[in-house]
Amino acid sequence: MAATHRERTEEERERAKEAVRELIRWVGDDPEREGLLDTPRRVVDAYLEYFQGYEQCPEEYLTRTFEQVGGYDEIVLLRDIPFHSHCEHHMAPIIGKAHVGYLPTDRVVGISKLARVVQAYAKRLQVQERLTAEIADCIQKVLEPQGVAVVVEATHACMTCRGVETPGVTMTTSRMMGVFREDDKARSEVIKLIGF
Ligand SMILES: Nc1nc2c(ncn2[C@@H]2O[C@H](COP(=O)(O)OP(=O)(O)OP(=O)(O)O)[C@@H](O)[C@H]2O)c(=O)[nH]1
Ligand SMILES: [Zn+2]
Repeated sequence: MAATHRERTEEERERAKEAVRELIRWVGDDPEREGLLDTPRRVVDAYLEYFQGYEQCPEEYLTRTFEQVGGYDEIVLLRDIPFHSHCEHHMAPIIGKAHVGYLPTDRVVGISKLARVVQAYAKRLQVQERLTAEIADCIQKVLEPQGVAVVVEATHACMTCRGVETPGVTMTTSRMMGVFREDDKARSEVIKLIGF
């Protein structure tokens, strides 16, 4: 699937801005107040940034690989990849870190590309479980390594700033594939490297 850039028409942009004005009224403020006049424009542009993952194709990031890695055949792990996403239930921020590891078969990928895959899936409406699974599935499908391990730790603003209001709660999710799922020793090793 190729990355797609969807042009928005002026009419679509105006409708999105009107929706922001409506939300401002909804919370009890006045969209015609001077300080809020430019807010709809800023919000619709900010949304395009928060959700730019819809225009990105994570699989494409992994197509360029390197085979000459001196026979390296151990785990490659990228720890503490910061990301921010939005929960699909409340459109509230999810802020966290992802740890992505894989055991190469015969080729490796540039490490920045693993972080790009995380960002491309994060910048969509998500639940943390699906975000975790999508990152792992994408790496497994394109790189076909011996195994993939993805652990995501995040806080959900919909829990910390509203609703049950429990700041400090972190959610951890993981997806283990291939050897990391089947082999206890390989799984222990990657979990140890991640620092759990
Ligand atoms: N499993 C999972 N749940 C999430 C995630 N993000 C938000 N949620 C939860 O989704 C649920 C939505 O529940 P609902 O009962 O439909 O919504 P709500 O009435 O706003 O729920 P409260 O947050 O409890 O006030 C809440 O329990 C959220 O905490 C996520 O990434 N994964
Ligand atoms: Zn939520």
